[in-house]
Amino acid sequence: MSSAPLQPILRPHPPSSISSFSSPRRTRPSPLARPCRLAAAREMPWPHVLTVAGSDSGGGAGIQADVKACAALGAYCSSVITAVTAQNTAGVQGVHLVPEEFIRKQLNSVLSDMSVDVVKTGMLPSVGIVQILCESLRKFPVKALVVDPVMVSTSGDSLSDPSTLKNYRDELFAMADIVTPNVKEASKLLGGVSLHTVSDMRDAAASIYKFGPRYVLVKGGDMPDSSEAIDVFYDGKEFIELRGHRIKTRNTHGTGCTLASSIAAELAKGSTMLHAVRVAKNFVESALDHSKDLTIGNGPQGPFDHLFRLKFPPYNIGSQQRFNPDSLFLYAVTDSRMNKKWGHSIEDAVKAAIEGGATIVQLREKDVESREFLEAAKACVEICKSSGVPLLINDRVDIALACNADGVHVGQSDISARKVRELLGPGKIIGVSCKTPAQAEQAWNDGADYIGCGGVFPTTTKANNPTLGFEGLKTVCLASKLPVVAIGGINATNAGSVMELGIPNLKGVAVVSALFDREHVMAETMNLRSILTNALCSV
Ligand SMILES: Cc1ncc(COP(=O)(O)OP(=O)(O)O)c(N)n1
Ligand SMILES: Cc1ncsc1CCOP(=O)(O)O
Ligand SMILES: [Mg+2]
Repeated sequence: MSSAPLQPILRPHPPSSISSFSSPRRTRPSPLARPCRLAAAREMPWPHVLTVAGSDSGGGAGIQADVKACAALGAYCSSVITAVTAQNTAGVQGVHLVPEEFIRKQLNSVLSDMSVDVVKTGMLPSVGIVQILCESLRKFPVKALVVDPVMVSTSGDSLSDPSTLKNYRDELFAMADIVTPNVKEASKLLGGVSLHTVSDMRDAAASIYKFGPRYVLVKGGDMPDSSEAIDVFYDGKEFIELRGHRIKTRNTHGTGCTLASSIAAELAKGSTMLHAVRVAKNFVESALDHSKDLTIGNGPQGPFDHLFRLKFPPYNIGSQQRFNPDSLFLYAVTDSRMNKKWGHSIEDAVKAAIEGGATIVQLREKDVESREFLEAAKACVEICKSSGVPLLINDRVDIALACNADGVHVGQSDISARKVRELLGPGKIIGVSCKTPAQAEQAWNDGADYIGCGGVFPTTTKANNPTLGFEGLKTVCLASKLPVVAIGGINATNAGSVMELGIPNLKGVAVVSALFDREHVMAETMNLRSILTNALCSV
């Protein structure tokens, strides 16, 4: 087997990726753009959100919420303060506007010096402030602009001059990547139309889209009489209803600011827009759930705890690198029985698979004691980290947390992906095994990053695993909003035919025995990778 450099993966990134947003000033190289065998120095990106918003003296909303949400999601947050409010859990007692020229000065200070990835706006209380912001963004372009059209506080107090409505719509929305009104704000932006149903929210999203943003999210959290919190996401073509649980609590002050700054943080980390919105919605729901019984202040609406995850040691935000679906290309899944048979340690097997060009690794160790598994997992985390290859753990969330792996893969009879997401946080990769469209839909709703679909071919590696064939695989891929990796009986003879199916969201193959039930793991992996690359080139 020759040791020529491995082919880079040819499949382009998804078209809706953040990298397609306006004028990126910095581009981060994909870890897959260089041969996997080279242990490259890992860059340490610090995703940066600038919030342009008002200060809330009560600490629950505005700048204070934005800084906490970004911190919780692993982004740096700088701030330009547009107004100082005197505010508590009873409402807004006063608003003091920061002079416009001083807002310009703050914007200039931050944008001229720091590499801001995403700007998020909140309270923009005058026409002049909106104009100054637009001028600054033209002078210092950023990757994305998230506009939360704050006009009225949750307590019902006005936070912007009514004359700003027009220049919000005409100037700012045209520059925005996403606008996130709640139903009251959407109604105001559209001249007072009443919104009572999800269908009304769709119409509102389509009307607001016409003002120029790339995406619109109309939030239905304020809609009465529903056990669900339904938001409508619109990209100009398709409406997607995002359903969450409505948490019964008084502590909802700052949810709008938090959602928008969480979207901004995820975009700054490199997520696509839809993924960023889903992570943000899950984050707000979890924060409300964990804070529902907290009490601060005596008024009707209290703040919630953005940093609730710090109460769950050993919570760790992780690598902060967003999941790249292309990493599913050649997915190596280990097996302790096979390693033992060939006298390979888990570490040596993983090293060899990476040397051979595996793009992601899963430790699937069914017969190893927990302590031994954890020690091996820690060593594999280091091996994978130094090669820029993500490492996932099969089934065992405890092991993944303890070794700070990049994620977990679960099946239909394991802990639910929703629970795993809650335990691991937003920065980790979660995969779910799915055999049906309904399971794929559930995985998406639960916040998974990809699905594994199979067995595509008969396998002896997993007992009692029905074979789906190409038809079953195609049906699941077609229904899945998530990227898919095929698994089950895949080897050097049939891997090409899987990739040649040319299914857009089928990103690669996951393989156990064809790599690990072999003496020469590296050579087998190189061979399979070159077969996959050739197959990809031919579609
Ligand atoms: C990538 C990938 N896809 C599917 C599976 C199977 O997971 P599961 O159904 O939980 O079965 P076990 O692997 O736990 O036996 C997988 N592991 N990886
Ligand atoms: C874990 C798993 N899940 C579905 S099939 C399978 C086994 C895949 O192993 P192999 O690649 O040896 O067929
Ligand atoms: Mg499992």
